[in-house]
Amino acid sequence: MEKSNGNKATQIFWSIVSFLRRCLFLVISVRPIPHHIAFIMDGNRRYAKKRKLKEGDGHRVGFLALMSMLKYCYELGVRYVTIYAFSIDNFKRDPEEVKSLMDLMREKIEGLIKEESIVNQYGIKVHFIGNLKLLSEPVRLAAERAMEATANNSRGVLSICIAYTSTDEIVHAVQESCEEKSDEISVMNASGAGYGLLQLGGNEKEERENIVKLTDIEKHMYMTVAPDPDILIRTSGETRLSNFLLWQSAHCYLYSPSVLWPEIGFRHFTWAILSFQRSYFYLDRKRKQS
Ligand SMILES: CC(C)=CCC/C(C)=C/CC/C(C)=C/COP(=O)(O)OP(=O)(O)O
Repeated sequence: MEKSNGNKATQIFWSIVSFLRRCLFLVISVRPIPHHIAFIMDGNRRYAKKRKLKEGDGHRVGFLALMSMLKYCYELGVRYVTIYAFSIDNFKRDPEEVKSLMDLMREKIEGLIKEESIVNQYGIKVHFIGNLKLLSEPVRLAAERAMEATANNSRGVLSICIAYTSTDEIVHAVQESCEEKSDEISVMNASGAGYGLLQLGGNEKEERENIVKLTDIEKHMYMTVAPDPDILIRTSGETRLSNFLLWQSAHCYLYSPSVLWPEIGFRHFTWAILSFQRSYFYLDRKRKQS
C-alpha cells in the first residue's frame, strides 16, 4: 500500500516536471528555435574513469543522456538531430574496445525500434550516415532494420553518423559527382552531340555546364536527409570539429559546455538554445545594419 502511494507520488512529480518543462519550451519558442541540432558526444570514457566505472558503462550512461537530449529536442520542436556515434578513426582504438562499442551499438540500435523507445514515441525516422560497408554485418543489419522500421515516421529525423568522417563523405560525394558527369558526357558523345568537359575545343558554354558544381556535390553527400545544422554542441569543453559535418557546418553556431557527455542535462540544453538565440539576434541585427 505504502509502495503504491510512493509510486503514485513519483508519477505525479514527474508529470509536473514534464508540464513545467513544456511551459518553459513554449516561452523559449517565442524566439527562433533551431531546425537542426548536431551533437558530438564527447567524454564517455572520462566519465567512467571519474566515477570509477568500467569504460563500457560510460558509454551506457552516455546513451541515456542521448535519450534525454532527443526528448528535449523533439519536445521543443527541433525537427532534425544528428549525432556523431562512431568515426572511421575510432576503428583505430584498441580492438577489444571497438568490439565492445560495436556490441553496444547493435544492442542500442535494436532497442531504438522497440515500441516504447523515444524514436517511436515521437515518430522519428532514423537514418544511418557514413561508410556503412565498414561495419560488421550484425551492426549493419541492425542499422538497415532500424531504417526500414522507421521509414514511415515523419515528425522528426535522427541521423546517426557511424563509420563516418566528413572528409570521407566529401570524397565520396565528389567521386559520385564526377562519375555522374562522365556518364552524362559519354551518353552525349555516344549520341553524337559531342560536347563536354573532357572534349577540348567544344562550345565554351556547353563545356561549363558539364563542370561538377556545388549542387552536384551536395546532392551526393550522405547528409542530404537534413538541412545544415544550426547548432553543433560538443561536450567536455572541446572546441574542435574532429572531422564531423565540416561541409555542413559552414554557418553553424558552435556550443561547447564543459560538462562530460553523460552529465549533460536539461539546463545545459536550455542554455545552448538561449545562446543560439542570442547569437541569432546579433547576426540578424548586423545583417539589417549592413
Ligand atoms: C543508438 C546509438 C548508435 C547510440 C550511440 C551510443 C553512444 C553514446 C555512443 C558514444 C560513442 C563514442 C565514441 C563517444 C565518445 O566518447 P569517448 O569514448 O571518446 O570518450 P572520451 O572523450 O572520454 O575519450
